[in-house]
Amino acid sequence: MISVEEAQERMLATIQPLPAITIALAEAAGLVLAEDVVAKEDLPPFANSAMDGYALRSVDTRMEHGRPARLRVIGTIAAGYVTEQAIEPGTAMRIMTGAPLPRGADAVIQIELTRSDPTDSSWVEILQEVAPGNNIRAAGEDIRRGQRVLSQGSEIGPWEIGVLATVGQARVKVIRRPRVAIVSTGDEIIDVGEPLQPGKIRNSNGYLLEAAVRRAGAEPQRLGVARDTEESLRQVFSQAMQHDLIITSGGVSVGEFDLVKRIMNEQGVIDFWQINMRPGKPLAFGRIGQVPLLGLPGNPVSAAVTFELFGRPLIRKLLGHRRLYRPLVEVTVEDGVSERTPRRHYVRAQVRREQGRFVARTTGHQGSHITTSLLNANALVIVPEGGKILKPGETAQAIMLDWPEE
Ligand SMILES: Nc1nc2c(c(=O)[nH]1)N[C@H]1C(S)=C(S)[C@@H](COP(=O)(O)OP(=O)(O)OC[C@H]3O[C@@H](n4cnc5c(N)ncnc54)[C@H](O)[C@@H]3O)O[C@H]1N2
Ligand code: MOO
Repeated sequence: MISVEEAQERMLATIQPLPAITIALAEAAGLVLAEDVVAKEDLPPFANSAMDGYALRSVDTRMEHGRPARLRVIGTIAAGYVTEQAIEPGTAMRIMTGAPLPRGADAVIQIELTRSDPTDSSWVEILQEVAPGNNIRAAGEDIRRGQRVLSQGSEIGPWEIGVLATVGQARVKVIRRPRVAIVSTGDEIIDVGEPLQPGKIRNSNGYLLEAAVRRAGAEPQRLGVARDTEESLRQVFSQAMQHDLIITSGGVSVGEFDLVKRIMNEQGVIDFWQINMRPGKPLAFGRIGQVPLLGLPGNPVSAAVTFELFGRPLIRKLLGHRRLYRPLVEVTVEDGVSERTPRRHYVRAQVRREQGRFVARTTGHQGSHITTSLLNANALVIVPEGGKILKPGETAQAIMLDWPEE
């Protein structure tokens, strides 16, 4: 049995990011940029007003003997329009936020610092002196033409989308989403809509993994359930090989009908099998043909936990992300962990912040068939290998499952 870290490293060493494609900007959220983006224009593209007010010459705002300057108003500039008129000494123009500054003006005074007559718009009094540049947003103040605004490898979130739109990047080059085949195995597995029959159990893993794969940023395709025969598995795998990654659940332990490994050996390779962890010991990783295959154990909790520790980082590497793992924090275990296992134990828990520290409460029975132990769990508390138990009040490391990767 190898350690979780060794297994993760060996797995990721075989994985390269997928090729880049060019897609519409609106589709790019959540993906990784595959090129540097360089601005072709200044932003703002032109000097403009930061306020609704009057464009004027700052020298014209000087007061004489404490009396406000009075300027002739020669027009109005709305945002979106350019005026041919220029500001001459003793004149001003009404200007709106975002409107281009007229020639001759070197400042804007906001409307609140002026006085005018509602019935006569031909003049305005300036109640405060202003300096050159007042309320003017200079061209290129945000972005300079030729400047690299985003680098290859950046994760594209809403804010990056905004900057890409600003610089006119209607299409962007990104690492494409992996297509992931999800295969459930086992004669006992029936679909979710079917009534239970003797000896059967509903396919929870297929649906759980589909949702988890989508949340990791990939495109899942649930290929249904392979029967516990080599023919059935071969048939499903021939379809699965059209994908970038195959994730199976079940059939990787030591039982007579645990055939996934047999087919991996026949049609590809097994890189490793069996990890020093609980749940999830029988995890297998390798390839069918050239397609990586992650063989998760069948027990639902084992499948869920091993997906988080292996499937998600694998998908993130295919997507070109550099940050692959969820963060660890130190937690105080409120209720303790009494089950002993020589393997490293990942205990489902709910972690909350209390008086500046993190406190973990386990989500109940930790058997790998107890699907409800996943509900409300936002963390996996790590109990080190070697049969250690955690007493209430002891500290441990926890993986935060809903914090962004680092
Ligand atoms: N002699 C041994 N037996 C077992 C060992 C072992 O080391 N020696 N390991 C146990 C551990 S740990 C696990 S985990 C399981 C994993 O076995 P498999 O990956 O081969 O999974 P299956 O045997 O096919 O199924 C296990 C369990 O999970 C249920 N299952 C399977 N698929 C689904 C699904 N899609 N949805 C819901 N539930 C599913 C299945 O009915 C079984 O109850 O092996 C132990 N045995
Ligand atoms: O590894 Mo199994 O997943 O302990 O139940």
